[in-house]
Amino acid sequence: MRLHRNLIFAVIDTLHLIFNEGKYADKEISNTLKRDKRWGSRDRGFIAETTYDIVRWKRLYSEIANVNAPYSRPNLFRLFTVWATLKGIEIPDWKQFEDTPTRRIKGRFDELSKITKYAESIPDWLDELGRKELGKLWEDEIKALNEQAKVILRTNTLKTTPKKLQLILDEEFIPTKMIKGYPEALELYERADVFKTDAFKKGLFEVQDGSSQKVAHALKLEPGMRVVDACAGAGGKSLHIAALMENKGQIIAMDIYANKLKELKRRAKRAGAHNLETRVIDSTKVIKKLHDSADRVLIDAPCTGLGVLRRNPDAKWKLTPEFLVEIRKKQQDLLQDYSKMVKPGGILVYATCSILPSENQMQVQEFLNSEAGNLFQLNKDEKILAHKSGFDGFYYAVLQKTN
Ligand SMILES: C[S@@+](CC[C@H](N)C(=O)[O-])C[C@H]1O[C@@H](n2cnc3c(N)ncnc32)[C@H](O)[C@@H]1O
Repeated sequence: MRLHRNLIFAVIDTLHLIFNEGKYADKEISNTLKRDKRWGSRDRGFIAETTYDIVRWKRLYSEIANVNAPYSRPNLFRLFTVWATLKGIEIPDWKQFEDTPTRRIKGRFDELSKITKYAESIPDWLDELGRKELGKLWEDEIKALNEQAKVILRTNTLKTTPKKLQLILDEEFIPTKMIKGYPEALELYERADVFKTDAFKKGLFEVQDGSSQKVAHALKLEPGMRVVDACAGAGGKSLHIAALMENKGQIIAMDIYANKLKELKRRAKRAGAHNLETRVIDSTKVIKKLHDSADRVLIDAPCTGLGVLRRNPDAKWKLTPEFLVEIRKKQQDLLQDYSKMVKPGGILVYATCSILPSENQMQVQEFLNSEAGNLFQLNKDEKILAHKSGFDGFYYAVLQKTN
């Protein structure tokens, strides 16, 4: 592989914003990619994947390169040099790369690879927490969470079938395969910019990981039901719910952020989902009005996102132990308050994209032991680990309210 100056500069500039200015990797990478219209798909792939790689391996590379935050430009070049050396890429003879100690880099890599917090490039506190919560499973799990995520599509069955979509994508030179046990899913054989396809513009699919596709099914939906998606965000799950309900019935998609719901509306239009309305939760009244009224309530709770590190590797550096304490409290509050919208006999699904029992089954247990939770029984839950499923780490519990 030959390294091109303007692509490396783009990576370095983006890393500066992520590491030194606290910007989000996905946003900054997407901004950088807009910078030069002449970049082809390989150039864009290089910028995105190299930046993500260096974010993912920040601690390991920093240790090897002996650099610390805040990262000066020469230090960002050092991180890049470590990345290129470990990938076996020939380093150009530019002044930024003078005196690259190739042998030392490889030697340090071998030494540090024996220690999990460096090998898997995670903060000390996260390594300790993972061990405490997941025990022996932690090492395999964090390893899997450091791999690059597969690209999984969810067929929009309001408009097409997985088989038809597969043929349409074949024509756009995007070969895919079906996945057993995930009825609407197609997996790409190779990464591709699927958002540019005609099929995407026509609303024939959404990009949605396999684990996340299990949640709407867990709700056991039927056309005609009233369903509340209480933490709907930009609507990944709401759109799946709409498809499973065949556009019949009522979906109330709620969130505390109006801008997310606006994006949801835009996506719903593209998907041809007509039975969706949005409500911003700007006071407790919004929830109270719906008490005892919904056949199904989904709480896709805000969480640490530790199950989706493959997609958001910068979460490793943004998360803090204090945030974990806050988010656990919020999750329990949401269970307490939003479960009241379920009508007698109805179903509540609580889901997170975390792998931590303290955000998952322990929250559900605490809820079931509380006064509000007394009205519910646990029908089933699933703890999905990335190293076992091959998809994101995820959790969902299906709770039924007594009649
Ligand atoms: C895991 S995300 C939801 C993802 C979304 N369901 C999807 O499938 O694309 C959690 C969402 O909860 C929202 N949220 C945070 N606090 C909330 C609250 N008190 N009530 C409702 N939603 C909340 C966040 O804005 C965020 O959109």
